[in-house]
Amino acid sequence: MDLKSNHTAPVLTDSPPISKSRLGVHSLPYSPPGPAFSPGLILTIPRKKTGILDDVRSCSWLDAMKSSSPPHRKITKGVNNEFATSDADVAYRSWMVKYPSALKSFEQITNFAKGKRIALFMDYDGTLSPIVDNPDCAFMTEAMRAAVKKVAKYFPTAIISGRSRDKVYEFVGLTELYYAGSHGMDIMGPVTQSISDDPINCFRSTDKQGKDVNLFQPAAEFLPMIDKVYRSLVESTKGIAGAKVENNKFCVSVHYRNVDEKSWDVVAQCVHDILKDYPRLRLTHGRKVLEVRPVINWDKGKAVTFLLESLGLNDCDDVLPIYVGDDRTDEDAFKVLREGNRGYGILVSSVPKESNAKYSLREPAEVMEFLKSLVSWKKSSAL
Ligand SMILES: O=P(O)(O)OC[C@H]1O[C@H](O[C@H]2O[C@H](CO)[C@@H](O)[C@H](O)[C@H]2O)[C@H](O)[C@@H](O)[C@@H]1O
Repeated sequence: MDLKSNHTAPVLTDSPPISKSRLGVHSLPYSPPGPAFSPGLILTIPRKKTGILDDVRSCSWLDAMKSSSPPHRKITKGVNNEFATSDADVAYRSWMVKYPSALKSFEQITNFAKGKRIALFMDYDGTLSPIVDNPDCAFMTEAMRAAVKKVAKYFPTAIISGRSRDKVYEFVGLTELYYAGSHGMDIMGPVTQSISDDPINCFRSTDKQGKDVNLFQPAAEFLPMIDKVYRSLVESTKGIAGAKVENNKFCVSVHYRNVDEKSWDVVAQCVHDILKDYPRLRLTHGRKVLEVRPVINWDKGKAVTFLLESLGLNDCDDVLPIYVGDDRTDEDAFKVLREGNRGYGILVSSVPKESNAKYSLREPAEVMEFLKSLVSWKKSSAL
């Protein structure tokens, strides 16, 4: 990717408002254009006459909300204390033929990695920490922290999260790795001249240890808008029991995990009513969360490419990037690796899901095993 041209002027995707009829509620007039942005960041906003966002074109918001995080699978035991084979187990096992376990395929992965430098990218929620009801309590275990710390000692490692960068750093607390927040719209990476010459979005800063870093924030101009939308969403959802709005700096999460399913349409309506006035914002779906973000052509996939370039590892035949993630937003990163035929995506999921990943892991505990295996392999191959 030509970062000079691409990250200076991310190209807009479409951002039309969502038709309320898709929500089964009253219909909306077409929204007026939002505030103007400086040239360079925002280009044109192609609008679809349907007035339906990309993500909801093929299915309604509510369907997407219902399917956004399948219930945890219960492992059932039979009378003899043996694991009973349920339909779900059979389905999962046949799904694993297409997405084999990265642990069981470890030798295959490391055979391919021989003579290559692995660069590791990981998502946070659902990958390094288990999914919990309260997003403020998504702590990683000490064992996981130790595993991440160790792996980062041997391989360049970055966490790319939907959370704000500060928040994810607060959870992880390790200085050995790189962090990207807001789905890659807030990257703190090493200082590199080749990517430092975008005066609008990329600037020099210092990290918490006083080390020089590059900050890349392609959606910087959206900050006041996101803040305003955050405050409006807090206000409009305050009457919905269980709803929670999280400010992720360049995007906003509206959680409905703890909202009675009967009220999910009310949550969707609140988000919709606000989004209609902001055509430069769009909606994506996460795990029981609606995510409002700028309509710039930037995602976790672009963040991976950006970080590889920052680390001097892009376009190198001897680099093997591996991305581990559990969410729909991680698919952008899986896709970049798959399409460039350059590395592996590993999907963390305990239920079958279509994915651009090549391998799978069932849960964060398996992610930890995988990280430990990478370290042992690296140590033994250095002997
Ligand atoms: O890219 P990620 O690091 O995976 O962040 C995606 C979202 O993760 C968080 O929400 C999810 O995890 C919560 C804690 O387990 C859970 O309660 C919620 O239902 C999940 O959607 C985070 O709170 C969001 O802001 C992130 O966008």
